[in-house]
Amino acid sequence: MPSFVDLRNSPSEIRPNIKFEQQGEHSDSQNILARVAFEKNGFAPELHKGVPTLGVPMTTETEPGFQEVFAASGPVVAGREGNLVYAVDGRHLFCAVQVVERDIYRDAARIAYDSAFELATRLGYPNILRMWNLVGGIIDDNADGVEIYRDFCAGRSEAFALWSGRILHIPAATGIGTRGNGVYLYFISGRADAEVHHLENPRQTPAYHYPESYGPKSPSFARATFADGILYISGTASILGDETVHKGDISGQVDVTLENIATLISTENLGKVRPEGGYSLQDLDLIKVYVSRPEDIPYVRSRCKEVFSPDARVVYLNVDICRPDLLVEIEAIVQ
Ligand SMILES: C=C(O[C@@H]1C=C(C(=O)O)C=C[C@H]1O)C(=O)O
Repeated sequence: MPSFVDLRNSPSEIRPNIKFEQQGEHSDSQNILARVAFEKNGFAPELHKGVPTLGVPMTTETEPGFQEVFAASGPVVAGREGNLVYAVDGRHLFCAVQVVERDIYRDAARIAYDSAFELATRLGYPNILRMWNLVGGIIDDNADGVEIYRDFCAGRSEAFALWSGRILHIPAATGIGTRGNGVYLYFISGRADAEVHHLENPRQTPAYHYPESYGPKSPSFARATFADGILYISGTASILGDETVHKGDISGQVDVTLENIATLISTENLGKVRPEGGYSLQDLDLIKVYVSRPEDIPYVRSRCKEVFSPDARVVYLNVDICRPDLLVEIEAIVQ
């Protein structure tokens, strides 16, 4: 199952699930389901010593690279089918695919998801838990003058529609810019009988109900997924209802983003599916903070230091966010 460990901060702690590792550190590959290297240049998904590995162009010289490591909970079988690289461990599937740079993404995004969903259902892991969509040039226009994020969302939405009923639900996700080109997407999914709950946020319109003014097909994601005791919090930004609030104001956007997460994980909301109740911001871990203007990073970092636990593993990435008016976005896991 996924977890993150940042060996920069806690060298002795390697829990199961997802971890953050410093670039160059390598866990015993026997226990690894997959690795995502956050680095300057990126590389296509491949099997590296039998482990699905991809490089995503997300860091700069000023932020050190790190790896997101998905630990396995059983013996791993890994493989490659066409453009897909994947691994299963009896409980989870990890799958990654790259869509290389092109004029228009809609068809290629649909095909990439379609083939990934076909694999997931065939292997018996149709319960998608968490997806990451890293979209180069996310707020630039494609060859038709359509914003690349909207272009991508249209293809993704078509794939979910095609697989409706077989891919069980729309999960937590992140859709974010990169410092490179093309789209990298990866996800983890569970067995059909896994206990999985997808959550919405009472302060926000469900993304799949966003009005058409945000694009021809609305984004396909839930605000959080709670599965096997792990809470996956989607990329969350300064959006109330469907509208960006505090345009141009980093301090206001950080406040609303944190309030949105606090409400999402509160006992009132998460407690509907988690008998023990909710969480607070102090419980968040494996936090990725996306900041679109580099000059805002010191401020955002200082705010995050105040609100998150000193033990939380946090990384900061200077990339574009899916709307030009969003300055900050935060995702996290509680496990
Ligand atoms: C910030 C938002 O959306 C972003 C885009 C997502 C996607 O398209 O998968 C998921 C979460 C966020 O990364 C939002 O609409 O609130």
